[in-house]
Amino acid sequence: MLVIVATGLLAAVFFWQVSTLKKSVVHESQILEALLTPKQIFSKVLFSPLRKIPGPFIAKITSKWLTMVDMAGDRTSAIHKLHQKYGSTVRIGPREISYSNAEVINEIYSQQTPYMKAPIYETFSLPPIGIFSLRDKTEHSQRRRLLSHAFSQASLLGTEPLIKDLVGKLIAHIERGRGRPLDALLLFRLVSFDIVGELFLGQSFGGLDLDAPKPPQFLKDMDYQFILSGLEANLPGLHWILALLRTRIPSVDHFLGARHRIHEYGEYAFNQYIEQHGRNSGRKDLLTKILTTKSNDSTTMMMTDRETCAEVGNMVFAGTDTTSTTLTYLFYELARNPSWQTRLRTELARIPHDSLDGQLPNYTSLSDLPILDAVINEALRLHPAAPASLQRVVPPGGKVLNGTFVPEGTVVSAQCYTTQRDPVAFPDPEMFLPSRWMDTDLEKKTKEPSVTSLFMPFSHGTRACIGKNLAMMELKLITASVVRRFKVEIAPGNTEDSMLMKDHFLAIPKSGKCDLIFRDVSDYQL
Ligand code: HEM
Repeated sequence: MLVIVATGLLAAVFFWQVSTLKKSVVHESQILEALLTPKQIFSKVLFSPLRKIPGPFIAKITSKWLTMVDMAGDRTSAIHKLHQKYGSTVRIGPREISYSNAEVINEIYSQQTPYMKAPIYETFSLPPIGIFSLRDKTEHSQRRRLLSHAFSQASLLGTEPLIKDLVGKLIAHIERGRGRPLDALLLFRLVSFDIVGELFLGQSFGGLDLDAPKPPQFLKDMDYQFILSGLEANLPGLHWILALLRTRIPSVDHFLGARHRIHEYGEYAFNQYIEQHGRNSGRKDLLTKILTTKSNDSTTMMMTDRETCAEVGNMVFAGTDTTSTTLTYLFYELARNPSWQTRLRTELARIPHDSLDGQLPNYTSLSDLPILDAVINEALRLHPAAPASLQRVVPPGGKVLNGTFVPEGTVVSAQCYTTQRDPVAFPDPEMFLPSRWMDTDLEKKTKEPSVTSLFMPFSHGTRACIGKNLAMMELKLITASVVRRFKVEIAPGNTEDSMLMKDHFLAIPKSGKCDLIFRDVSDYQL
């Protein structure tokens, strides 16, 4: 009997290990690490070419500590603290280094960079892999060419009526709930989600159509999907056990089914779109732009429908929580800084009446408003929605970075949460100070190369955010429309602590909500 139980236990451990090794992200290095003896660990610390780079001892021998910190949602803040302690170069894993100075940022994230995205990006999506996860330089630049047309300023201007329609629904919601606490994070998630749905699938998800808004299933599935990817990459054994329990426990089955439901919905919505509008309807949304983009050179293959579906899914993911987190923290800071709210409202009151569409300003009227720009920049600086390390791999032959030779294959990165808190480039870095983007002296300073490099909420170079223009359009239209119409204040229970950031690549307040109270602005102030 004992033998049977022992054999069973050994088999379970064996399968656990096999599944860990098979699906692990940093394949070989993790297998080696798991098998290292104390002597080998000792020599790894003493003889590694990275041995002189400062960092916590545990980071020099295992990447698992960072995995655990990451799973707890604390990767970015933990690395930030290490930079505060050790300076601009920190060893955060046996073969991983984080940097925070402009020179290295310019080297890693340049237009001509030979540093490719790290293997972990491949765990973010299922095949066919979309633009965000493509690591091969040629494949990526071909795909980027096919998609970038949809994000041009001219193409985006055509979508303004669709976006404004949804901003109008957001305003109506706030209107109905004014004077009492509203969860701004939920409202901004719903509006950002509906906007990408409208632009990339031809229909909004309808989250703002309900009287009492609640997240649609797709949005919940997106949350599950983030947790699922983390489990698969970092704790494959646990994922394997959940898969075994799937048929017995309906809630586990529902959780694990998220990816399938997202995929199914994407395909269904895409096919319905084609059935309803065809491939060249002239509709002013971005899916039509993508479908009608022609390749200008013979080497670039057009996307198949499956690839287009995958890209649409990418856009829905990449364009929802990034924009909504930025808006949430922006309004949180305006609520905490009423004088900036008043200054912004006064600036917006100068928009001429013929530039208004009902109560909503036209996008072109928002192009030259220094306070609006400064408030948005400062929210992106202090609370970047993608605050985490953007991991890249050192190219063949290795490189010298900050005076130390770094061998090929080492994972290197910078995180904008830290670079945007550089106390020399951004004095009083923890304070919300939009004036740093406005005052004449500072304006000169913000043109300094180091500031331009260190401010990287959308990253830099070839892999910078393709949706930046769309994001800026949404941020401007929503901020201007809401601030013109409502005063905003912090609701009871919303504290500095509840708004502390957790991140799983994208940031979110640790309480998972942000209660704010919106009150009417009387007409004479507009
Ligand atoms: C405030 C809003 C946004 C922020 C802060 C943001 C930030 C970023 C950052 C930092 C990256 C680089 C990621 C990396 O290297 O790992 C990125 C890439 C990307 N973003 Fe955004 N993003 C925002 C909105 C959007 C929107 C609205 C879309 C599209 C609907 C979008 C689509 C993408 C895509 C497809 C990529 C991958 C580009 C490539 O690899 O060529 N983003 N974004």
